[in-house]
Amino acid sequence: MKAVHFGAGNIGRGFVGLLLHDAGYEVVFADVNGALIDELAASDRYTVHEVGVGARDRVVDGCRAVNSATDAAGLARELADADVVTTAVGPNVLKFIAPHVVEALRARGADAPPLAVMACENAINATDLLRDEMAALSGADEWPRLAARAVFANTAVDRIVPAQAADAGLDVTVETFFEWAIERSPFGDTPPVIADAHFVDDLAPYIERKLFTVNTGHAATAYFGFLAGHTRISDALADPVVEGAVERALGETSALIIAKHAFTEAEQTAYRFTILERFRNPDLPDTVERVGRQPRRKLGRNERFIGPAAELAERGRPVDGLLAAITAALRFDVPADPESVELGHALRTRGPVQIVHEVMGIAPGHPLEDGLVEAVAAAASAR
Ligand SMILES: NC(=O)c1ccc[n+]([C@@H]2O[C@H](COP(=O)([O-])OP(=O)(O)OC[C@H]3O[C@@H](n4cnc5c(N)ncnc54)[C@H](O)[C@@H]3O)[C@@H](O)[C@H]2O)c1
Ligand SMILES: O=P(O)(O)OC[C@@H](O)[C@@H](O)[C@H](O)[C@H](O)CO
Repeated sequence: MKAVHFGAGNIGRGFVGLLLHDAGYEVVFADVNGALIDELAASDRYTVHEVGVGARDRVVDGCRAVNSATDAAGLARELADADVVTTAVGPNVLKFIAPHVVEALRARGADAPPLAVMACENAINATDLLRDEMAALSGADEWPRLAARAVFANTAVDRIVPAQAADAGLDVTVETFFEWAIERSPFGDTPPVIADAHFVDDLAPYIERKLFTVNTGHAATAYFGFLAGHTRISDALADPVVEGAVERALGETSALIIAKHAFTEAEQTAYRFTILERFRNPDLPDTVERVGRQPRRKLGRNERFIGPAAELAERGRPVDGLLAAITAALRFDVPADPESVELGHALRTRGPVQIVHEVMGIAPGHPLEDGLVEAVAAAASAR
């Protein structure tokens, strides 16, 4: 069995590549980072170092690497007999992966077993986003023929993999916790065998619980922590002011998760407790800059703040904790982060109403609109 994984970065090596390797797949990493690919190609192995309770080292060996920016022929050869394609490149990069997978499906015989395609990104239904990019490239005439040669399954991935030390080489430091939930129904009776993943009939509860608890809480910790002058996530959460603000936002998203899905209040409380303990892990060198990265993406309509806040407002439920986190996100002033710079420019040159409509995707008259406009105005006067 063979898997081609796009994105040999932190979660690619520290989670997806590891779980596929452990499931018996021959893993081929595809990436546009030439130095990283050269290093992977020169060594067929790396070590995943877990930190925290029950930590152990895990070796990923027998892997190969291909530069997807410069070696189209090599990538096509690897994709030709792949069973699985996965991605961990960031949701905004999926459009650049789409042409490669379209070409792979064009070259794939109609009788070959279908290619399992699973995007492992922090976004609702990321695989559908990739499939839609592919369908648009292919066109209405050809697409049904290509689509029949693949199975597209959405997934939810959870493991904190921080930015790695400059001298770490290919090795990756990760937390011990991990969860990979994959939609079962697209595969019919023959889901791929990935022992450490679990297949679920309905992914929505898992991806929403993950994105609106882990990622809402994580990003809130980063943005409130940044404003309080902290560098590390664990230090930020040790600050009672930050912790209180994060708890308020998570109290609101938890109310939504319980109202929408079959998780009990006790289950959601336990889940929340566990994730805050994960953020507190002092052995995990995670930073507010990494976790807060790309604040514009994180303030998108279906993302970790606006997504749950919009649904809560539609239900007449409180959203003050989330609005405070949104103001903090807009005040994340990190010159090295292009999206932070872009938001700073938007706050100086565009009015709050325009930002709410165009950046956050909230329509005029939506019940969240007035609160959001106030949150944006507060950030504009503070930044
Ligand atoms: N790090 C985590 O804790 C974590 C956990 C769960 C999910 N995720 C998600 O996984 C994705 C990747 O995150 P990460 O932390 O590993 O980021 P990362 O920056 O460490 O890795 C991304 C990799 O994608 C590569 N890449 C960029 N453009 C590419 C292209 N066109 N083709 C092929 N490769 C390309 C980059 O060179 C890089 O190696 C994101 O969607 C993120 O939200 C991350
Ligand atoms: O990857 P992002 O930028 O969407 O979010 C940053 C972190 O919250 C994220 O990478 C978490 O570490 C991860 O989602 C944990 O499963």
